[in-house]
Amino acid sequence: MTGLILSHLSVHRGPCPVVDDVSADLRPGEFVGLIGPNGAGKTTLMRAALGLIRHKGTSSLARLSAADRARTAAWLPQMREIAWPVSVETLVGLGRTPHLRPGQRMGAADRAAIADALGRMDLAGFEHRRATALSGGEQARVLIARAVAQEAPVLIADEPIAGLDPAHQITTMRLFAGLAAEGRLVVAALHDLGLAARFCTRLLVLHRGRLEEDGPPGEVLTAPTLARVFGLRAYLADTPEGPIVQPVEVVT
Ligand SMILES: Nc1ncnc2c1ncn2[C@@H]1O[C@H](COP(=O)(O)OP(=O)(O)OP(=O)(O)O)[C@@H](O)[C@H]1O
Repeated sequence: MTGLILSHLSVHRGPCPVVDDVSADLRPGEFVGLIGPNGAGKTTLMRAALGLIRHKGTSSLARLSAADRARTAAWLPQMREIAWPVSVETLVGLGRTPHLRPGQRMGAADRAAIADALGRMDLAGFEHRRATALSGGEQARVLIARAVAQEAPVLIADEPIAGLDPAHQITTMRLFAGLAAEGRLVVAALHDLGLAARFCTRLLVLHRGRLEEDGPPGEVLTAPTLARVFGLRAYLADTPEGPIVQPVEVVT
């Protein structure tokens, strides 16, 4: 299985680095939550890691050819609006494109991957609906299903649970944790610290472009870090169902 090795990765916007010398060795089997306040550099870091924007330093994914990268990594960008009036099944089927030669028709394995992804995202029965005629949260689930159908060893998702109702947030986080447990690497930018704490195996805290913390949620989400990086006071507890992190108040 494939991981992701970032070495001294930096991205400059004008004179300022918005990603500043980030190094990390992300392994298959990990569900990595990328957390940090608005503007911390999460999206920029993921796009650089995928080789979609100019950067300094190296990313093991960015060095692959476009075709190899498409088979290795599924990318779920932040923008969730679907512009094409195609069926849900057709749209999710686009996730299979990296596995098909030009002109090759989909086979049984492709159809099984599409059905599996639809089922996992609670979209059974939506197959023939027009994707543009779904609600915002339903469209978000369709795009997650497309990324899941790709069956890539690495899944990189930018705020995948934004706009989902609480039950679908939990099922999506559980799905990602399950994909990681199967041996894939899942990296997701997240703003919900409570869900990140419960489901991620490892958290990277980005602050002003720098990697400030890297470790298991219980070690990373401490009161001092929450105050310093997020400007938050939170209720923190260990429970039989996992850690609870509930932001309570803004601190200055
Ligand atoms: N195309 C651009 N040109 C100039 N600056 C940019 C550009 N894209 C992003 N930035 C800046 O880079 C910084 C990091 O942005 P980025 O989108 O990576 O943050 P983020 O952590 O993903 O934030 P959010 O949680 O709000 O999505 C921000 O200060 C942003 O204003």
